[in-house]
Amino acid sequence: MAQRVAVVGTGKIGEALLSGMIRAGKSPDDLLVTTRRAERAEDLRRGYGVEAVSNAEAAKAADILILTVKPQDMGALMDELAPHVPADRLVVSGAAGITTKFLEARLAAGTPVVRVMSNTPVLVDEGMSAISGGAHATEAHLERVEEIFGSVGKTIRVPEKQQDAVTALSGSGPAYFYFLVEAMTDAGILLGLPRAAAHDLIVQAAIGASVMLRDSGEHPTLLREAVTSPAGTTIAAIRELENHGVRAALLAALEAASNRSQEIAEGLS
Ligand SMILES: NC(=O)C1=CN([C@@H]2O[C@H](COP(=O)(O)OP(=O)(O)OC[C@H]3O[C@@H](n4cnc5c(N)ncnc54)[C@H](OP(=O)(O)O)[C@@H]3O)[C@@H](O)[C@H]2O)C=CC1
Ligand SMILES: O=C(O)[C@@H]1CCC=N1
Repeated sequence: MAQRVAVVGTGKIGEALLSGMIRAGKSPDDLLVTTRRAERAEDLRRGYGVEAVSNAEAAKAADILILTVKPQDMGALMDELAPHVPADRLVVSGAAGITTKFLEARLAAGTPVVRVMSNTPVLVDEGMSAISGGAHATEAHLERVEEIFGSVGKTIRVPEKQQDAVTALSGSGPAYFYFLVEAMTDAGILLGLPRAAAHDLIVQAAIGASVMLRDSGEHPTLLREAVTSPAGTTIAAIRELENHGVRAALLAALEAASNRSQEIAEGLS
């Protein structure tokens, strides 16, 4: 019999996962969602043909519970949910900074827990999801989680101690690229291009560069060198990037993101 999956706290990431599982062939009859607001539940019912239930009902009815609330809401959610979760359920958390220990401490002894850090490109089936098993998660549990998150992109297994770094890199990563695109679009405006043209030019450059990074098998340094002509335009720009410490800024930025992920965990434990 097909396993029933409940998405608990169906916001942006939860809805992306829900739509991915349906696109991958899972029947809406085998999916449940929970929400905080009735109108959100109604939207999901109408949009995907799934049943919206209470957190307690989801805990009882689903084989796999995927928790996609914000880290700050996880304590309250667990107070409500945990008493209803039988110990044979698989509990999956997609929240930044929430450790498997935090969840295990609130669930019945022996409950399998898996932690996942995903990212918003799950919306276009290009997500990157890093998976770590808790104390009671078996190979079969990890494979089930890989199957679900594999329906919306790539997956990788990492030791849980690396999850703060993963969060800083691929979890938040899309935001850094959007930030760069915003800044480079402004640079196009500064150089006299219309905004729409500047946007289209840099977005297509980003897509082309991303596909080459993924498909060429070349190291990023070689790809960059292929663009950088002697005494040309690119090296003039790169000198300014180095003068302004962009490489150092990225190292500091990702360290700050990783530290913040750790702080969230410490603040909630
Ligand atoms: N956004 C991102 O890029 C990424 C996010 N994450 C993680 O994913 C998680 C979700 O993020 P995101 O989707 O952006 O957040 P959202 O706020 O979009 O989604 C969370 C949803 O949970 C609902 N909710 C909160 N408490 C409860 C409850 N007790 N019962 C039922 N529903 C509840 C919220 O309801 P309401 O609408 O009423 O607030 C909201 O719809 C976070 O933990 C985040 O760390 C991970 C990787 C990337
Ligand atoms: O900003 C955040 O906290 C979440 C986690 C990773 C991406 N967004």
